[in-house]
Formats: sequence, structure tokens, C-alpha cells
Amino acid sequence: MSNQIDQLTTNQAGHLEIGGCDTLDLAKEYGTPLVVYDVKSIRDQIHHFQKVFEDNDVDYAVSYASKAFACIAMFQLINQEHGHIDVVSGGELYTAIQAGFPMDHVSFHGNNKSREELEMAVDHQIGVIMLDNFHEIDLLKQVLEERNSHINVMLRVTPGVSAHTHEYDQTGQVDSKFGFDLKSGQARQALDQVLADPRMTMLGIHAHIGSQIFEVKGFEMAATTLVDTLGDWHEEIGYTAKVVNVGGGFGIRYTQADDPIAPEMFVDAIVKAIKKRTHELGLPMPAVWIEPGRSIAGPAGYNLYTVGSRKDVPGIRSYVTVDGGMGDNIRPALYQAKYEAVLAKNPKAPIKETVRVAGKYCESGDILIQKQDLPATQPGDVLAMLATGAYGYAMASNYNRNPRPAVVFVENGHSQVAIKRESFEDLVHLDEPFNLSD
Ligand SMILES: Cc1ncc(COP(=O)(O)O)c(C=O)c1O
Ligand SMILES: N[C@@H](CCCC[NH3+])C(=O)O
Repeated sequence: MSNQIDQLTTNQAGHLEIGGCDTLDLAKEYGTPLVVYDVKSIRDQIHHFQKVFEDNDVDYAVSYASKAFACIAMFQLINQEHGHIDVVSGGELYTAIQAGFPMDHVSFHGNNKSREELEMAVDHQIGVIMLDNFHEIDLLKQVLEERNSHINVMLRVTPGVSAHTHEYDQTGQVDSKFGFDLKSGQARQALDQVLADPRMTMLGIHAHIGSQIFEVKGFEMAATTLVDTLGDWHEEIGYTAKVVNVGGGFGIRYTQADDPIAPEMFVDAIVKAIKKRTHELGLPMPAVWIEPGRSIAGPAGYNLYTVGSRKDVPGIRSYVTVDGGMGDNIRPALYQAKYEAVLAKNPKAPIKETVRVAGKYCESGDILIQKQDLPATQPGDVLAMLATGAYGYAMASNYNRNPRPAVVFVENGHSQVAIKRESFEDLVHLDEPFNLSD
């Protein structure tokens, strides 16, 4: 696979173009820091996933993990492409409601959903609640009884697979805060509780082994373990699942050092593993659901920054500082995540030096890129950081009381604001004056 920089599009002026829009024009029109999403890239990736299922002749749902990046426009785009979504909070669910997203295409995850969140999910009759623990089963029982209502559920389990990824991105190992443990019999106990409640319809089983995973093997093992578990449940109590949900976690390319397979190839391997095992066990083939977040939103996103100050530390290195940083992308500081950036006015210009790209936040760890090869840069130049679309804006903060950037969607040469830039007024919007007397 050629590197990302080779795949970038430039226009006649030599400027980086995204979705047919000149990035320098975008920076001028909307200001920087700016998050830009290439809408076609999002559509294409959803289609690639859908095609794998259709080629394998399997019922499916491509459920976008909205924690990677959520806003009203994003949910409307996902819906246009017949995607489902998974939400993990009342806030994400509220955003989906405001977007007019079909509630029966929503799954609700989380290891500590509040009573209010469960009430909201039941009142809006969302597609399925992913049950994570016994406390939640009790809470949901109460909510359903009070409302004389009913809801679909699935059980999230930990299949005992440790994915090779950052420790904070592992979720499928036995020692995890998420889901019911399989080995100790917790999951089976949860199944009994759910099946005993006529207000819950048990759709199937879920596991998510982690995020930014490059190896297919862990997914195949987890998928096979899920089917084995269903085989046990079928044998023990005659339970047949309609759905196996294998979560997300398909790794993407951030830098030239990354060489993942195409995200849909993970899904092809998973579907084949599930088909094989169900066949061996004589079980009916369930629908297969996936929850990709990063692989849909990540490659589609670009952060545009304007270069400001520079510091040359003789004999050591040069710092080139931009007008954003850890407030709009915490991932380098939090996970030592690596990115690449290019000079928007000429991404293919000859490299002149290797610099450290620093953010403007009052924190030494606010480094966006430790080592970046760049042409000569001047204050006012625009840098485009690549593949920033997942867990970038979604994890943004107002640290140092910096407003969060605007988010713009681009397609076919058109652009639109998806999330407005925060203003200073927005920053004090929730503040109250001091009024305690001394
Ligand atoms: C339950 C669940 N599903 C899906 C995802 C999405 O993962 P990714 O963005 O790596 O595809 C996550 C996040 O790791 C998750 O916790
Ligand atoms: N926020 C993480 C991914 C977490 C996935 C949620 N379980 C990241 O940026 O890599």
C-alpha cells in the first residue's frame, strides 16, 4: 500500500484538496483550528462494510460507534447510508433524537448506565440495550415494570481475548471493567435472569475486544468463542440467538509505519469464522452486527492548523507551534498516538527539516507530532494533520479555556458547518457569578 501522503489530492494550485475543496480556502473561510470531514470517505467505508456482508449472504447491521465522533449532521449522514449507531451516553442518544435518527437502529452501550439513561432508552424504544452487568439488569427491570414496557437486549461478554493494542484500548480480556465474564458462569447467570423477564427480548451476544487492532486472529478467536457460548446455551437451555455482535476495533493507518489490512477485510474474516463455527455446531447462522467507529470516522478527518511561533533549540530540535493542540486532539498526549501532517499549500514539496509540532496549550506534553518531516514553514502556513477523525474532536476539551474548533463537512466541492466554532461567550455560558459572602 502506498503511504497516505501519496494518496492525498492536490488541485491545480498544488494545494491540498479534501472533498473537492481547497484546504487553504477552508482555513480562510472557517478559520483554524478546523476539523474537516471528507463525507465521501465516510460513505465509502460504510459501503465497503455492507458489501462484505452482502457478498457473504449474511444478515447484518453496520452500527457506527458514535463515540468516535458524534453530531447531528454525522448521524444524519450515517442514516442516509442505512447505518445503525451505537451510543454510550444519554448525550449521544439525545443527539441521535435531535438528528431524527431512527430509534430502532440505535444500540445503547456502557458499563454504568444511569436509571435516567435507561428510562430515556425505553421511552424512545431504541433498538437494543447492551446489558453490561447485574446492577443494570436490576435497574432495567424496574424501569420496564414502572413503565409497563418492553425492550430488546443483548449481553455484552468478555471473551478472554487480549488484543495487541494500547492498554487503554483493550476491552475483551477477562480482567476488564466491561461486560459479563464467560468462564466464571456470570454470563450464563445473566442469560437466565434476562430470559426470566418477559419484558426483555434477548437478541443475542456481544463482545468488543478493543480498538486500533491490526491482527485478524483476535477477532476470529472472539467470534468463535461467542458462537461456542451460543452453542453451550443452546445445548443447556435451548436458547437460540438472532444476533452476534462482534463490536469494532478495526485498525487504521495513521502514519507510514502503519500497514493495516482494509477494515472490511477484518469483517470478512469474522463472518467466515462465525459461519464455520455455527455450521460445525449445527446452529442457525445469526445476523452479524459490527460497531466500527475509528475505521469510519478516522481516515475521513483532517485537522487544519495555522503555524505560529517557532523555537530552535540549538543542536537539539526545532519546535513549530500551531494554533491548536491537546484541547482538540488529546490522543498524542494520552496514548502516545502518532500522526502525520503536511503543508497544505504544497503537500508534496521537498522536505527541508524534521521538527516537533507543538500545540499552544500550557503543558509540556502538548506535542501533536514528535518528529515530522516538513518543507520550510512560515508563520501563517496551514498544516493539515491526517486521519484525525476518530476520537479527536470527540475527546476535545476547553483546557486553558480555549474554544473548541469548528467542524466542517465537505463533499463534491461543497462545504458546510457541522459543528460551529465555540466562542468566548460559549465558554462562560454556564458560569455563575461568585455570590457566597465571606
Ligand atoms: C462496545 C464498543 N463498540 C465499538 C467501539 C468502537 O471501536 P473502534 O472505534 O475501534 O472501531 C468501541 C470502542 O472501543 C466499543 O467500546
Ligand atoms: N479513545 C480511544 C478509543 C477508545 C475506544 C472506546 N472503547 C482512542 O482514541 O484510541
